[in-house]
This record gives sequence, C-alpha cells and structure tokens, in this order.
Amino acid sequence: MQNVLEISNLSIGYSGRNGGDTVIARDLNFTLAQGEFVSIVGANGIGKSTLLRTLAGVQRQLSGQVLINGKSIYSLTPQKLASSLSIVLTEPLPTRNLTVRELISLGRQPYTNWLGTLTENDKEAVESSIRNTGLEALEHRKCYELSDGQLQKVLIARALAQDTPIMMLDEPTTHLDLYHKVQVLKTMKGIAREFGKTVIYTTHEIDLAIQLCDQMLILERSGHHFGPPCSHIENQSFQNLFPSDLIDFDSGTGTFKIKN
Ligand SMILES: Nc1ncnc2c1ncn2[C@@H]1O[C@H](COP(=O)(O)OP(=O)(O)OP(=O)(O)O)[C@@H](O)[C@H]1O
Repeated sequence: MQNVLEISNLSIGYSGRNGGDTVIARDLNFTLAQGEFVSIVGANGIGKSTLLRTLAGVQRQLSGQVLINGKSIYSLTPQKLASSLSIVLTEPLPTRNLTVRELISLGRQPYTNWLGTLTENDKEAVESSIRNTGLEALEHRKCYELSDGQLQKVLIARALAQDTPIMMLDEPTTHLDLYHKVQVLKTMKGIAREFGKTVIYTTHEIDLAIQLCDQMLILERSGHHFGPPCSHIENQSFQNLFPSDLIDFDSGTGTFKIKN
C-alpha cells in the first residue's frame, strides 16, 4: 500500500504571546497508508485534537514534518489542500440555517466555480454521501432542527461529499448512541476499504477502535505508540493509558473493566 501521510519528528503545541512555545507532544513519528482506518486515542487534554488540527494544516507544527504524498502540507495551496483532505472538527457551525442537503453540498466547494454551481458529478457525490450516511429522511430539514447526533452525521456527510483521499475527524461519534456509533464507524471503514481513502479520527471509544481500526496511535505523557490494535494489546500499551486506581485493561477481551 502506498504511504499517503508521513509524520516525522513532529512536535505539536501552541506558541505563546511572549515567544515561548507550549509543547503538547514531541517527536511523533508514524506513517499512514492508502485505505487505512486509523484512530488517535489518549486521555483528556493529551493532545489528540491538537495533533489532528496540525495534521490538517489548521494549525502550524512547532517542528518536524507532515507530508502528504511526499509534499509538505504547508506548501500546498488552500485549493490543493481542500482537494487532498477533509476535516470534521468539533467547533459549532457558523450557521445552522441551511438545509441538510445544502450543508452537505458545501463539501463540493473545492471543485465548483465561484458561483458554487453544482455539476452532475457534484450532485452525484452529494447523493452518495447522503445515502452512505443514511440521511435520506432528513435531507430537507434545516440544520437547526437536528439533534446533536443527527448534525454530527451531516458533518460527516459533508466531508464525504468533499471526496478527498484523506479524511480527518475529531471525535465524530461523541453524540451518537452505541448503535449509530458503530454504524458511522463501519461506514467510514467501508469508505476507506472501498474507495482506498485514508481515514483518521480521534476518539474516547477505545473498545470500538480496537475492534475496527487497522492502526491506532496511542498518545501518553511519556510518548506515543503506533501500530495495529493487536500489537498494542500484546505490548500492553493500553495498560498505562489511565491511572490504575479505577480501571484496568483486560487483554483477553480487549476492553477496560472497572476495578472492584
Ligand atoms: N488554543 C490553545 N492554546 C493553548 N493551549 C491549548 C489550546 N487549545 C488546547 N490547548 C491545550 O492543549 C492541550 C491538548 O488539548 P487537546 O484539545 O488537543 O486535547 P485532547 O486530547 O483532544 O483532549 P480531549 O480528550 O479532552 O478532547 C490541553 O492541555 C489544552 O489545554
């Protein structure tokens, strides 16, 4: 499989007003191949969203490299970047006054003319992302009429309509019930498989990620681990993810258990 995203010696964080940097994670090294379904996991505040935003070029890295197909992400024009990767963030929408279909159609912006006219190809991409996310019944509803979970699906559909080789999603299943979490994750994995897209998302649902992902990036204060879920289980990498006073990772079932 061809490597699409190469991260080398990456340090992420925030530049202070007086010039000092706050480093959130350093020396990150991993590579994502075409068609892989990948999650980023770790405790609250460890840097999952910061990393995702850095990988997407939404915020600058402190040092190191993020390469998409061998080219630095920061050298790409906004147009090229928008046709290379889509990102679903947790920030609220600027407007919820659009219908579901209109919002999903915005995903086609990198390809439309300045009037935003949709071609047959654009319309087909919108149709198929509505179908793939099961939003047919909601397509004419206004976004302000949706529940948080329904809106989350619409944002995923917009990213799907963008039809980029790389998709990045920040906690895409937070507001969904268990059934719909699995439905959305399986849809995303299916898209990775069927269309050879690389999908990377942050999550707190480690059990589901273990069952579904090809690769997992585990962020910890002491460093990071990257590899397939089974190698993390073998290497006991989940054991140190959280303080051990309340929960333990059970390698046999691949789940966290509450301590008695
Ligand atoms: N704009 C910012 N400026 C400075 N520090 C920030 C900024 N945004 C986040 N941080 C800090 O960076 C660290 C990592 O935050 P981040 O949101 O990436 O973590 P996370 O792993 O996604 O957390 P969670 O699981 O709670 O969503 C936190 O300590 C946070 O306070």
